[in-house]
Amino acid sequence: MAVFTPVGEADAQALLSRLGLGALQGLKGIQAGIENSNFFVDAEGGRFVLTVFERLTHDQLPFYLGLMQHLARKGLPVPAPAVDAQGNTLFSLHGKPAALVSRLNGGHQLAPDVFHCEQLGQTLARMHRAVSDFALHQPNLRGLPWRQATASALLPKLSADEAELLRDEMHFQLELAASGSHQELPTGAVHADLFRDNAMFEGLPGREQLSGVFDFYFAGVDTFLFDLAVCLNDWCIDLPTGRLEEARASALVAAYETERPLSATEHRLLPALMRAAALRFWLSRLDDWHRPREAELLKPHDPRHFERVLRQRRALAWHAL
Ligand SMILES: Nc1ncnc2c1ncn2[C@@H]1O[C@H](COP(=O)(O)OP(=O)(O)OP(=O)(O)O)[C@@H](O)[C@H]1O
Ligand SMILES: N[C@@H](CCO)C(=O)O
Repeated sequence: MAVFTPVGEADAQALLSRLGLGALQGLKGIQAGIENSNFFVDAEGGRFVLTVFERLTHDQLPFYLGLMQHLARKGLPVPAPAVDAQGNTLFSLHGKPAALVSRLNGGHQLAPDVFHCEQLGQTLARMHRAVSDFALHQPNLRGLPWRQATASALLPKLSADEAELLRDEMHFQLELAASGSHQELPTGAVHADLFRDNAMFEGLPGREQLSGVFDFYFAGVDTFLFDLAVCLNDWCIDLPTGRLEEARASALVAAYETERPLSATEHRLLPALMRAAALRFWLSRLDDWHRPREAELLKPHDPRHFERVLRQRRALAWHAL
């Protein structure tokens, strides 16, 4: 279960009253997710999701909530944070930061086909275009400095095979980041964790429409290409092997390019960025596996999945920087 902080009806009602959203009609803890405590909140004023943030701080959250607000105002299908009379979107519950955002309709598409990948690709590119005038800045907190620190802490705990892979990939990624080509990649505020379980689809089977994307709490300023690579590594692979499925991958990229064509450098660096994206999630999963939080009641995600994805991407990627 993923309710680390219990929230009662009185807590929820107090927040709804502050936000002018009327009487509470339903409150239910959400089991999915491993980062935060989440609740479905139904009220006179609409259907919402209440999140109590377990690891993120009051300082970090304005960026995430501001990004969701910015994208929602531009018509992108993302949860819109509820705002009080003073313009606040960030509140406190039991001493922890909390926010209420609109609830998306639909459900996850956990076995996406070409049709779903096209919709995701197009929406991702629209998100990338929409942040050109987003004023807040926060780096990707799972970027290179975090990867280096996490790799150093993990290395003594890994098998010889894992350690060799990690050392070699870190070396490659440091070279990549220092290269002139990488430095010319366009950047902006990106989602950075847009896996298939962070999107909703609704409609009849075979004709589902993307109803929205959510969970912006790993967002940060990074290259748009990294964001695209995260999606390709999750939406367009054969899950058991980590192999990239050509039809879904090319459909996702082609749909992306209808909204935001990639430059020649972006095309060239995409395989290397898919390695970066695989490394980022291999590291976070290894970190959760070897250093679980005390209150963690869940089985952490399997790190070996992203080790397989990384090995697959390394077999594909060429090294020209
Ligand atoms: N705005 C939303 N609209 C509809 N459902 C949502 C929304 N936000 C969250 N959910 C539901 O709550 C579940 C848990 O949310 P989420 O995936 O963000 O968990 P988390 O613990 O915050 O993060 P993580 O995915 O990183 O573990 C989702 O799978 C989804 O079903
Ligand atoms: N998407 C991450 C979980 C954190 O959101 C993973 O699959 O490892």
